[in-house]
Amino acid sequence: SPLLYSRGANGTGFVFTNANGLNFTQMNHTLPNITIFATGGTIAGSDSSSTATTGYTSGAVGVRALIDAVPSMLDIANVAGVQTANVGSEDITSDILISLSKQINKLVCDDSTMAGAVVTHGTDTLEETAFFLDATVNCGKPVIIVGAMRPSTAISADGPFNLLESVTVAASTKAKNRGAMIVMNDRIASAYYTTKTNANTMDTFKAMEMGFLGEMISNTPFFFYPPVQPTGKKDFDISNVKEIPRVDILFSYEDMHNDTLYNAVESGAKGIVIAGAGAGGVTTSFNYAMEDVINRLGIPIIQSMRTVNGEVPLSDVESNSATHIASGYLNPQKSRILLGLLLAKSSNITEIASTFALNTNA
Ligand SMILES: NC(=O)C[C@H](N)C(=O)O
Repeated sequence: SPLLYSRGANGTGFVFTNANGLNFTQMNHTLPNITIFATGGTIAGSDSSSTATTGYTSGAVGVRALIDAVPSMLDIANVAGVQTANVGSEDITSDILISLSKQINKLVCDDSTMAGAVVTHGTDTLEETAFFLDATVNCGKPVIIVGAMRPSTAISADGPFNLLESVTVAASTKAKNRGAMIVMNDRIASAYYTTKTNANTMDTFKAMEMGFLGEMISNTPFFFYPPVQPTGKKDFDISNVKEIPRVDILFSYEDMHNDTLYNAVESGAKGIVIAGAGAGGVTTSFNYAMEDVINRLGIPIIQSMRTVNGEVPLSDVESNSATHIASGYLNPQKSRILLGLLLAKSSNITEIASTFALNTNA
C-alpha cells in the first residue's frame, strides 16, 4: 500500500493517514487539498556535481524530500504525498500506469475533500503517462503531470518551481474540466497533444501546432481559453482492467524490412503502431506485409508519423479505414497508449478504427 504523508499549512509536522483516505485534521481548512503521486525521474534525481545534467541518478529522492524542498506550496494547498514508484521514466510500465490511475481515481476523484492531483515523473516518457491519465481519470478534477530537466542537486534545478506551479494549477478552480495537463517551464500544456521536443533543454514540452493552454506568471495560472477537451479524446473506465495488451512501435525508414513486423507479431504483440515516414509512409513491400498481418491475424496496425508535427490522414493509408488505421494527429507513443487501452476492452478492429478516426480530418 502507498506511503502517505501530509502536513499542515502551519508546518505542524506530518499527520498520519490511512489507506482509505487522508486525515486532514491539522490542516488549514481554508486551503484546497492536493495529493502528489511521485514516480521518480530527474525531478527526484541526484548527483554529486551541481552542474551535471546528464549521468545522474534518476528517482533518488522520495516524495517527502520533494515536498520539503518547496515549503511555499503549503501557502497554496494542504499537500499529501504518495510514493507510487521511484524509477527513471524509461522503466514506467503499463502495470504502474494502471495502478497510478486507480490510485488517483480512488484517492482524488472518489474523495470529495480532494481538489486535484499532481504526478511527478521522469520527462522521457512523461507524455505517455500524461496521455494515459488524461484518458482514464475523468472526474473533472485537475490532474497535473510534472517533471524536471535538471536533477534536484543542480544549480537552478527546475523541479521545485515546476512542482510549486503544478500544485498551484491543481488547486485552481480554473483548471477544472480541462483533462490532464503538463505544467513545466512556466507553461500549462495539454496532456493529449504535448510531446518532448528536445532531449536536453528545459523548454522541451510543446505541442507545436496546438500551442499551450496557458502560462504561469508569478505562480498564478492564466488560461488562454475556457475549459475545453481535445477533439478526438475518448474517456476510458479502467476500474476492471488488470492488464494492457502489448503494443509495439516500428520505425519506418528506407529499406525497412518486413520481418520487423513479423518478428513483433510472433513475439506476442497484439497491436502495432508504425512511426511512418511523412504521413504514415512505409515501403511498398511493407504495405503488403501489413495487409497480410491485418487480414490473416486480425492484428490492428496504426499508421502514425515519425515527424514531430502533422497528421496522418485516412486518405494517406490507402484501402479502407477498417483495415488501415491512421493515427491522425497522435504521434506513435500516444497512439500506442490509445491502442493499448482500446485492446484492453476489445480487439474489434472497426471499433478501434472509429476511435482513431476521431483524430483525423476524415
Ligand atoms: N529529465 C528526465 O526526467 C529524464 C530521465 N531520464 C527520466 O525520464 O526519468
